Amino acid sequence: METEKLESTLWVGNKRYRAVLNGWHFKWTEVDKNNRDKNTISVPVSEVVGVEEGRVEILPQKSVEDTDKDFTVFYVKRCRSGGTYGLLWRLGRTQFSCPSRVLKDQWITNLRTSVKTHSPRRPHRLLVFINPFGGKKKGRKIYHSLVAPLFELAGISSHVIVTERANQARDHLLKKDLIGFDGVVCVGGDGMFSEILHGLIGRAQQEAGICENDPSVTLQPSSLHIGIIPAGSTDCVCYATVGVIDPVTSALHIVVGDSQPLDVCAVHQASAPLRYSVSLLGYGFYGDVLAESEKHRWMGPLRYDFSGTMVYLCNRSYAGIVQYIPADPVLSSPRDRTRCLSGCSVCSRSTERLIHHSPDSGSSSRSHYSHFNGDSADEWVSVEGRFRCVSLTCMSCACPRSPLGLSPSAHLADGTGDLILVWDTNPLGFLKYLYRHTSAQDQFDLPFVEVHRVKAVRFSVPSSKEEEDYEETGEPSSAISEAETGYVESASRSGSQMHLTEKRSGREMTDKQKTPDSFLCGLCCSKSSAVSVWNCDGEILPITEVFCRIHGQLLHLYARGIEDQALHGCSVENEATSYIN
Ligand SMILES: Nc1ncnc2c1ncn2[C@@H]1O[C@H](COP(=O)(O)OP(=O)(O)OP(=O)(O)O)[C@@H](O)[C@H]1O
Repeated sequence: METEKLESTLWVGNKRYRAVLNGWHFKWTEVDKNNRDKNTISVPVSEVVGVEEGRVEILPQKSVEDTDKDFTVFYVKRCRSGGTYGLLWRLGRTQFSCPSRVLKDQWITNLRTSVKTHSPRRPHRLLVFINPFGGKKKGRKIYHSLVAPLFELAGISSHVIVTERANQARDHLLKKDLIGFDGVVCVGGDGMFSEILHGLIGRAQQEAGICENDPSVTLQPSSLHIGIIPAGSTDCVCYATVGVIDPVTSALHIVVGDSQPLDVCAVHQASAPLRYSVSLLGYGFYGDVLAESEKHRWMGPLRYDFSGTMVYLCNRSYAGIVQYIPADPVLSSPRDRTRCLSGCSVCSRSTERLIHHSPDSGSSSRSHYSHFNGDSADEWVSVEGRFRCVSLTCMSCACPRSPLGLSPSAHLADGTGDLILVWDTNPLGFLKYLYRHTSAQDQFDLPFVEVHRVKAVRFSVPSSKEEEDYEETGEPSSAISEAETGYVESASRSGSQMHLTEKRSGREMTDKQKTPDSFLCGLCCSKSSAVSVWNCDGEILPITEVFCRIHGQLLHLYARGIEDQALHGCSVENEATSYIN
């Protein structure tokens, strides 16, 4: 399809403009002004949402004034969003008048052709799931008043399902005919997104004849994109991939067919079904907070603050053995102070590497197979001790409360996760760690915290014999670390030793503070458990032993990562209109 260039005089109101369409960009410059640069508006055609005949208005309500010589162009306009990291997208609208009807038709045809040519990945048909009970229960209203008009303008047809029960969306995606759909839209929070993620990944494995429960196989990516319209009480995945929690911004990313690959962590458990995680998999503090918050659902979103405080006061730590396969440190590091932003070079380079190691390449499948079955034992590192929390994140986990997130330099699509080990420490130290998530201070620059970029993780609980040995000697039992796991290397041993030394001093401190700790614990928990649970993207996994493997770029979202405000500084306006109540 050939894109025709076009240039002519057009009018916007009573001002005269020189308009130019050069394939990739549509620009219009006010003719009678001296400073042309300042009076030029330039829109990439890939960000043109629609071109309509006449004088048209879409939001907040549709109106059309049918005139012979006018046409309206809708496009993406960026605005600053007070307090958040990313940029808001709004629907820009300009109504042009032409000297003749023929010229108007030519502009409409050429603009539409350019959009098709330069923005070929736009969806045409979408399957939309709305959770009517997510967040403030505004999912339906958000979709029908803010999102549907944009889809209609862009010529996208959608099949809408308002869910009537939990897991309906997942079951639909696993069993029903999905032919003809380009993507799935999730109107809800992180829990609803997780349902859709499980449905789509499960479906892709079914169709490829892959047994997803086998940790050694490389999973097949889903061919359907996911769009997230935030309408939950926690919308962390949306925030970490778009930079703002805003339905109009997310809808516009869907309309222009943005594509953001996403790593997924497969969490294998011995006696329970496989789970997938894209944001936080956390044991200890984050598991306890989720378990506690479930008891207080009636409080709404406030339950997380309340439960966080209660669990903090309980001052618990848990024994564990953590084993991990480090990622290549040459490619990136969780402490390199970079941010994964739109167009991230680390993720782009990873695309080639991950595609090269695709499931169809027999040799790479076998090499993965040997890693995960322990044949290639030398790559595993093992540490053991008591932890406040053990967290594995596949993204920064940024949210409005913690704008840089749990692991600020984590990447969305580099095939790795960040393993954060917070060793047992005194209550004040742990508070400092938690507080640093809300500020720009480095939360890893603390003696009891370490972070590793990894490809896979195993977590297990030492047997009671090992725990007893540990209590007596302050050292891990060599019987466990070598004979039972078979993976321990000298490098890991030194890491483990280092922390055990620190841990001993930490424990002495805890013992000295026994009275106030027990007092606090007595206030908020009747009995303290020897093990915690896992928090898997906001779902409780009531088990302790897990094997986790990161699958690079297993999913694609209609998003483009967080846009760098500095790059778009000159074209950004302050938010003028808010459509969201
Ligand atoms: N119609 C429904 N009735 C009850 N539960 C539903 C329904 N549809 C979806 N769900 C479930 O509700 C859970 C929470 O949904 P969602 O994430 O949209 O909202 P939320 O307010 O952010 O909740 P949370 O903070 O608990 O994740 C999801 O796990 C989803 O499976």
